[in-house]
Amino acid sequence: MTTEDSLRHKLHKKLKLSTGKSKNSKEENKKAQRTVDDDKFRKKENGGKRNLKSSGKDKKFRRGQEGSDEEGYTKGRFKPVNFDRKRKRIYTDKNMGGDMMIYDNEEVDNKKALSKKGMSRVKSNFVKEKNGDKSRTMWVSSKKKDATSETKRFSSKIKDVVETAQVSTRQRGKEKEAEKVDGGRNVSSKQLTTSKSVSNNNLDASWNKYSDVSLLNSSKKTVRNKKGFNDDSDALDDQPKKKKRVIRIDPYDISNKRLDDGVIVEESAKEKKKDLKKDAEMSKNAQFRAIQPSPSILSFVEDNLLGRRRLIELRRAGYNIELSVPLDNVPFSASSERERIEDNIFRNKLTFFAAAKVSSSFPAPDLPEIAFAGRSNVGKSSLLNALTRQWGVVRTSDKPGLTQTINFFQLGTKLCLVDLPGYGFAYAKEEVKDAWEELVKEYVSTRVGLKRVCLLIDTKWGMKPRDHELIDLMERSQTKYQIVLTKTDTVFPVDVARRAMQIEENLKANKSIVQPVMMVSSKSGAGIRSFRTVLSKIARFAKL
Ligand SMILES: Nc1nc2c(ncn2[C@@H]2O[C@H](COP(=O)(O)OP(=O)(O)OP(=O)(O)O)[C@@H](O)[C@H]2O)c(=O)[nH]1
Ligand SMILES: [Mg+2]
Repeated sequence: MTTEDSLRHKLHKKLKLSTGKSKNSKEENKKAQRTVDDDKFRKKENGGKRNLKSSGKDKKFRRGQEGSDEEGYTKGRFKPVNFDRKRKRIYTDKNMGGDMMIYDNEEVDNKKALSKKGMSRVKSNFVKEKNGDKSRTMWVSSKKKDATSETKRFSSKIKDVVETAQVSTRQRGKEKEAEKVDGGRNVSSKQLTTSKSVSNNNLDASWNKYSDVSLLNSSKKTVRNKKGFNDDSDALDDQPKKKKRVIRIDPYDISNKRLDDGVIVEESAKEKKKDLKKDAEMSKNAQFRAIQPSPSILSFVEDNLLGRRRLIELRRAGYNIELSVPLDNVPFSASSERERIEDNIFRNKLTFFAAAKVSSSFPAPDLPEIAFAGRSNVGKSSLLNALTRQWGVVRTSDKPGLTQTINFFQLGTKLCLVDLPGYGFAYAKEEVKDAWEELVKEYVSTRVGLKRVCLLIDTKWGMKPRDHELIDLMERSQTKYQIVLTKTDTVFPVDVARRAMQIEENLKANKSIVQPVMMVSSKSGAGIRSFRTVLSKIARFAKL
């Protein structure tokens, strides 16, 4: 016989006893019947099984009945269903597979309190309940004599919250919401297990309190989350969709351009210019490659081993490659012969005797002069050293702009060699460079005794506008000049011939130019002897 059946049996017994004893028996019967009906109704509502958990109304009902029922009970009348005379707790009965049972306090001394497992089962049952399965519910008595009013208030709040949550979940059928509420319960159950060590009286109160708080929090969170979610969705829906701004830029309209655009335009213009320059240069290179040097120039280049040559080639030709300027020697010559310079005039000692920054500083023109002009770093000073074989008399440097004055060197008593400052790029201030250029122009155009200007051109780069400027000046002043290609060892022999041919062709209409174009290398010594021969003729026949 179950507890429910025993209670029902007791009720029926009491009803029978009450008939005929009391004067107001009819009323009392009706009252008792109503209570039974209510109880039955509650049972029906909860799936025909005993409701272990009471709602707030049930509790009130019991409390309302308590006094009268107590009175009625003492008078031998009926006792309402689930009337707790003594505290009852929920414990698991191992023998019944861990199902929850209600025991009186006296009976539970040896019973084991709810374990973690049991609590998890409780939790799962609670979830089931929320999802519509009312087969298992739990009600834990909170009727403690020492229970505070605060606890009661919280517990009633819990029930309200749980009820509202249940209603909302049922109505909406959203499982997620239920889980969130369940999450709150889960926390409370955990807290319950942790507070096992606390005394029994405090246990219920604290559990109720924490559970209240947790449930309230969880419900608040749920509501908040719901609100937030809805708000977000609403906000998303309400937000007006941003229209993409389409900026149409007229490529030809410069007024609307931003600074960045301007920069891009400038850059693109620069790139275009560069491309054009490249094209022009490419076409220049193509033109240069198309030059067919004359057989005389080609034979001269080959005879003097001009251009970039392999050492093995020089060796085969009989030159001693261990010497610093090997091609300035007679092939297969002995060591004694190497010191010999063919032209007597260049056997003389080279001596520096004057330097001029201005035309007034020029020395008296006592000797025929041969000047060496050209762009900075073209190799003027080096050529002077190579011609005289007196290294170190004229200072040289790989840094453009070393020679900054007109330097006069006397070669014996017959000839004067003049080293001019270079023009074009140099590590010097623009004003200083302009001064050099003016001085050079004044010298080549006005100098008395100047028999020849050797205009040095870098074989690799050819003639530049400044070179043409000087040529025009010398043409106007009828100064004799001769083109000398320097650094021939840096390019292929055929390109040396091409450059010589190109310059000859370009300047063949000039009147003051002296042909042929000379080709030298101060490093390898190629063409130096030939150039020396040309210059010694000047000295020989020069008349002041
Ligand atoms: N490979 C090679 N380098 C040379 C030749 N002649 C000169 N050089 C180098 O070119 C650089 C410039 O030589 P310089 O004689 O000082 O030239 P510059 O024309 O007097 O220069 P500025 O005095 O500045 O006008 C030096 O590093 C030389 O070694 C040459 O025939 N072949
Ligand atoms: Mg120099």
